[in-house]
Amino acid sequence: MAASTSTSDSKQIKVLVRCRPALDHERDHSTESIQVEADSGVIRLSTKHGNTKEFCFDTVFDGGTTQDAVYEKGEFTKTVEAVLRGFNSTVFAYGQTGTGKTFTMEGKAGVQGDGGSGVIPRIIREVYASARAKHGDDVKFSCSFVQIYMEQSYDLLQADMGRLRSARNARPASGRNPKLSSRLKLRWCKEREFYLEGMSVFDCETPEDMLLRFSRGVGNRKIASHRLNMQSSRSHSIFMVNVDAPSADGMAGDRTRSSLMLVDLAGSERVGHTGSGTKKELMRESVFINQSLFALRKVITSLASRRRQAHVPFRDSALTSLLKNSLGGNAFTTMVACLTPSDAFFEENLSTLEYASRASSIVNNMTVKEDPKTKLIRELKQRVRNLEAEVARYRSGAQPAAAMAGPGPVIQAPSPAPAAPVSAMAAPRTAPGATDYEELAVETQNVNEALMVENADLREQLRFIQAIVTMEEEDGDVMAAGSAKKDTHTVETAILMELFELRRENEQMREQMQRMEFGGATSRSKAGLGGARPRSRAGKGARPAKKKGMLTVDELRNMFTTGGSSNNVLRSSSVDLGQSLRVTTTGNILDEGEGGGVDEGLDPVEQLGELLAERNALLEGRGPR
Ligand SMILES: Nc1ncnc2c1ncn2[C@@H]1O[C@H](COP(=O)(O)OP(=O)(O)OP(=O)(O)O)[C@@H](O)[C@H]1O
Repeated sequence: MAASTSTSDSKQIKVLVRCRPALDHERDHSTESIQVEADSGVIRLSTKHGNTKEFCFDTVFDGGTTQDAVYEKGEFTKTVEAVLRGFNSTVFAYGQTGTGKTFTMEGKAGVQGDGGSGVIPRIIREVYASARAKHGDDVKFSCSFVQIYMEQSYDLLQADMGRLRSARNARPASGRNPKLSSRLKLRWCKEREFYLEGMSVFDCETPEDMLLRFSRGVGNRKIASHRLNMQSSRSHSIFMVNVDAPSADGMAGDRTRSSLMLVDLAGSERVGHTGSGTKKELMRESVFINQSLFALRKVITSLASRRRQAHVPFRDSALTSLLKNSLGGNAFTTMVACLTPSDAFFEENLSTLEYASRASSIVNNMTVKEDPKTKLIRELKQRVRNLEAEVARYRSGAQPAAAMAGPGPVIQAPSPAPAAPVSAMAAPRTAPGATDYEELAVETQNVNEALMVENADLREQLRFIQAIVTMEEEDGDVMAAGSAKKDTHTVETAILMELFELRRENEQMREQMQRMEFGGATSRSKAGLGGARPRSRAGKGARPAKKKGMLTVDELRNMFTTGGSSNNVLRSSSVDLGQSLRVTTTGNILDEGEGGGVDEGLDPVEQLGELLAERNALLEGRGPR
C-alpha cells in the first residue's frame, strides 16, 4: 500500500560492539589483543608489535557478557518501542567470519541455559508482549524470511525449502543449497522503493508461531564449514517482522504499519584464513560475500562523509538495496559490530571498528509511514475542527483571521484558479469613499474568489484521491505474496525515469568536464574521460566506435519492443511506444533520479537519444556541448 509520512525524528545509527570470548581451539595459538572497558565504552586494539588503536562507543561488551546482558544493556526495548510507534526499525550484525554474529542474533541452544537465545527470539517475544499490553488483540503480526546468497535473494519460508532441507539433511553435505524456485526478484517502485517480489508473508498470531517460522527459515539458510567457523553463514539473512497496530498518537481508527528487519550478515573472510581457496564453492561464496560487504562499506563511508548530494551507491548490491531505508533512511537502526579477541585478526577487527565508528555518525530521519487515505482523513478532520473554531469565534464577534489557513493539508490551487489571497473573505478590500453598495459588491467578489480557491482545493483533493485509488489498483495488496500485478509502470514512466537518470549522469559528467577544463587539458586523460584516447580508425569526423555498455537509440527502442533487458531497462512484449502500456520492471533497479525536468512535448525516445548521444560524446572526451 502506498504510504506517506507523518511524524518524524532524527536519530543516529546506534552502534553496539561485542567481543566474543576466545574459543577453546584458539587459546593455544593466539593471544588476546583486545581490551574492552565496558564502563567507559573504550576498546583498545593492540598488535603483536605493540601498536595500539583506541575507539570509543556508547555500549561495548566484553567476552564475558551474557546474552541477557547484551539484550538489556543494548536497549533493544527501544527498538521494540520504535516499532510500536510505527517506525520501521533494523538491527544488523556485522563483523568478520566467526566473530559471533549468528550467536548474537539467533543465539545458540544449550549455551548459558535458556539465556542462550539471541536478540531475534527475544525481540520477537517482547514485540508481542508490549503490543498486546498496549492494544490487546487489535494488533496483527506477520513475518517473512529471506537470504541473499551469491547476490541472489531466496525465500527461506517457501514450502519447498522445508522439503528440500529434510531431503538434504539425510546426507552429510558441506552445506545446504538454496533451491532456485525460491528465488526472489529485487524490484523498485517509487512508493515501496526496493522490495522482493513474491516474498512470502505469514500471519503469526502468537510469538510461538513466529518463532517456529524463524527456526524453520534458519534451517533453510545456507551454511558451510571452514577453518574459522564450523557453521559459517554463507548468506546474509533478513528476518522481517511486520506489525499492524492502532496509531500511537493518532485518532481512533488510525493505524500504522511498521517493519522490523533483523539482519545477520555473512562475515567478511580472507581466503587464506578460512582455507576456502581449495574448495571451489566456498571460494565463489567468499567472493560474493566480500563483494556485497564491500558495497555495504562503500555505502557507510559515503553516508558518513556527509558530503551533501554525494552519490550513495545503494544499487551496487542486493544487500545495500534492501538496507537502503536502514542506512541514512527513515528507520531506527542498531548495528552490532562483532569482534574476535585473537591477535591474529588485528586488521579485521580494526576494519570492523572503523566502519562501526563511521556508521555511528550516520543520521536516520525516522518517519512513521501512514496510509495516505488515513492521513488525508485525519488532516481533513483537523481542518474541519479549525474551521468550526473559526466560525465560533466569528459568531462571538471576533474578526475571523485567515479563515482558510491552519494546520490542515497544504493544498495549492491549480494554476487556472484566481490568485486571490485566501484570507480575502476575512479582510474585504474596500475602496476609500465607496458606497455601501460598492462595499457589498467588493465583498461579494472577495467571497466569490475565496470560493473559487476552495473549489480548486477540492478539485485538487479529488485528483489526489483518484491518484491513490489508481495506485492501489496498481499495487494490489502489499502484504499479499505472489501477486503478478504488482508495481507496474507505464512505458512512459520508465522512459522518463531513465531520462532523469541519464540527465543526472550527464550533468555530473558535464560538471566534471568543466572542472577539468579549468584544471588543464592533461587532467582529462588522468580522469579516464578519454581526452588522450586514440580516435577511431575511420579518422576524423567518423562516428566514434561504440563503447561496450553504451546503448544506441535503436537498441533501446528494440529493447522496448522485443523484450531485451539491460540495466534500468524494461521488459515488455510488443510495445508500441506511442501507447500507454503497462509493463513490469526487470530485476534490475530503477532509482529515483534527481535530475532536471524533461522537455515536455518531445518524444521521450528522441530525448533519450539526445541524452545518449551527449553521454557518448562526453565519454569520448568531446567536451560539453
Ligand atoms: N559470546 C559468545 N560466547 C560463546 N561462544 C560464542 C560467542 N560468540 C560466538 N561464539 C561461538 O563462536 C563461533 C562462531 O560464532 P558465529 O557462528 O556466531 O559467528 P559468525 O560471526 O556468525 O560467523 P559467520 O560469519 O561465519 O557466520 C560459534 O561456535 C559460536 O558458538
